[in-house]
Amino acid sequence: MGELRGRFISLEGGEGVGKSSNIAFIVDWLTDAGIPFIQTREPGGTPLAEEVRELLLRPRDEGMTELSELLLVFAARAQHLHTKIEPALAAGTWVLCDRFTDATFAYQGYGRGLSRDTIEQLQQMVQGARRPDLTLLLDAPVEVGMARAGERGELDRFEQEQHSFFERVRAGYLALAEADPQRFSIIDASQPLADVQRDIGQVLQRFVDGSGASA
Ligand SMILES: Nc1ncnc2c1ncn2[C@@H]1O[C@H](COP(=O)(O)OP(=O)(O)OP(=O)(O)O)[C@@H](O)[C@H]1O
Ligand SMILES: Cc1cn([C@H]2C[C@H](O)[C@@H](COP(=O)(O)O)O2)c(=O)[nH]c1=O
Repeated sequence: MGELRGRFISLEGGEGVGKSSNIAFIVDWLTDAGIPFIQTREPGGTPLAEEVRELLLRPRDEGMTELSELLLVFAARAQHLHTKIEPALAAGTWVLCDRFTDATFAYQGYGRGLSRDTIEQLQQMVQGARRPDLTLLLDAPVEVGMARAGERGELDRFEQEQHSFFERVRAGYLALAEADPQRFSIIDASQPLADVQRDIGQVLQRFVDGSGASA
């Protein structure tokens, strides 16, 4: 009999690269494959963590310090991980998460300039050894993502950042992926959506085949 352990898939990328569009595709793919899963997101995923998300994303006159931002991100993650993600994985349910801690290294680390060591200390405290089993990184030039995100209208606190911030975030994501090629798959998100989804489908099929789950 196969091992009862859910797999943890995260989806990452800069603003407007198409995470929402492709999450919908992955949801359909996992459903068609007959894999039991939950779909969730960070920051957020539980009522309390969604309140923290709102604090993080809402533009405000009072500046938020980098450390306050980092601690809020991990406060939301602690709640999300312990009340939703871990119980699902323990029950054999797969977890599909729109962003996880790679976003913290990319945004609060590369973007805001907080040290890797500081982030790793919180990562250890909140997550222990928990990491996604597969991370799909949607990568596109910053201009492409911002043009797509801009079409949505009002910008949140992160989307209001300077172009250089998003260049650092993108470079950070690519550095993280390069350092852990076993876990990351980089998807060229500047392609037409159908091609992006073809590539994601191929990665998922390889992952499922290697996981011993049927699909
Ligand atoms: N590969 C693509 N080619 C062209 N347009 C795309 C592509 N992917 C997404 N889009 C369009 O770009 C816009 C932003 O996409 P989407 O909302 O999926 O991005 P996102 O990264 O999930 O942003 P957020 O997480 O903030 O919602 C949407 O209008 C979507 O239809
Ligand atoms: C998990 C996480 C997220 N962020 C930022 C990145 C985005 O700007 C927003 C989330 O919005 P989206 O709908 O996913 O685009 O939050 C962050 O800075 N650090 C994190 O750890």
